[in-house]
Amino acid sequence: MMIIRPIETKDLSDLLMMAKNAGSGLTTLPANEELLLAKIESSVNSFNQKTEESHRFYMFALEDTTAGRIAGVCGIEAAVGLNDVWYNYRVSTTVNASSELGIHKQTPTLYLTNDMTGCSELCSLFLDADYRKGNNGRLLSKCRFLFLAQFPHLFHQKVFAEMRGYSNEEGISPFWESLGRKFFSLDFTHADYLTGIGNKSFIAELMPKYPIYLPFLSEEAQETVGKTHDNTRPALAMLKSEGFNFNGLVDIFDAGPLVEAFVGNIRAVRQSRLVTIEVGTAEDFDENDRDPLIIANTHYQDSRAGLVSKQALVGKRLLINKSQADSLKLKTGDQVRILSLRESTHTKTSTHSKISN
Ligand SMILES: NC(=[NH2+])NCCC[C@H](N)C(=O)O
Repeated sequence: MMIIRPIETKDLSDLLMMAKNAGSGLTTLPANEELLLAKIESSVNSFNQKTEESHRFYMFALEDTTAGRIAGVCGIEAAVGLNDVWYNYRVSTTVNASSELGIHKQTPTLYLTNDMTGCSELCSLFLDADYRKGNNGRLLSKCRFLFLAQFPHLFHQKVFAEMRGYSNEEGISPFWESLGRKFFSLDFTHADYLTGIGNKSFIAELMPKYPIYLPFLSEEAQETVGKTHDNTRPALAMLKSEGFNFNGLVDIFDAGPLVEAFVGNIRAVRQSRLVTIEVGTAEDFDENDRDPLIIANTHYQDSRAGLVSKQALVGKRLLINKSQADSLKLKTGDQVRILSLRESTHTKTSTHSKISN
């Protein structure tokens, strides 16, 4: 059975293996044992309520209970930029106009901002290649919305996700080559890794201080502003279908887009609802069922989520069997939050405000 639960210290070796397989570009999951352990501990302390609410970091693991290993992780940072500084570029417009000469010039301009300070971040999503099938990806990504829906007071009203930016087949980010490299004299992967291990003071020290007129960058770099990496497209499509939108902010290193939503507007949050558990004789979940319900218990420390068949829902009662109840830490009479894994109201929005000179 595939279940979602808070990550534990015993998951370190599985997590390290996954981080190594992920390669570069996943800033929040660097393949560094000490750092991954620190992340796990930070999450464990958060779920144990040993950390102040705004400093909490929640990491959920997707566990294959049959294989006895974790197959993926995802995280929520309660608030970014409160211990250190959170950076983005805002894609703004500079206008120069001369009525005398009849010239009106709009120049896209990047401004360094800390605008997301205090907001909650969806981060660290990674699913092992062997498990990229069936319902796993959606379960892993969407379980976070049920947690947000259950505990909105622990998060900022605005949540966001930074999408990995464009890089070509050789792994080169044209935006980094045209801008970052000139100031940092580092490869993108190295700079990205340094951010991931929490060493961000070099950004303040080396980042260019003045706004950047976009036409001063290479054409290739200009084209990648607000563009995601090919591998990140499915994740972006999912977030858009949940109501996330591009807000004009991009990553300072690779210009990947940032998408945001108000918690109360997220489809999964709005459509999730509470029903009551009844433990009895029910069939185990069929992994081939493509249209299941995600169910999450309403516990904080013992948070669990998994999938059940839609047939399990009878009015306001959800019928599950003993083994499902045990793995989801549920008993008859408990409330659970449910959500259809697949229904979605597609909002057609672009990640890309048009950038032209
Ligand atoms: N791709 C990157 N590592 N970008 C660096 C900045 C990342 C993030 N916005 C922060 O301020 O920590």
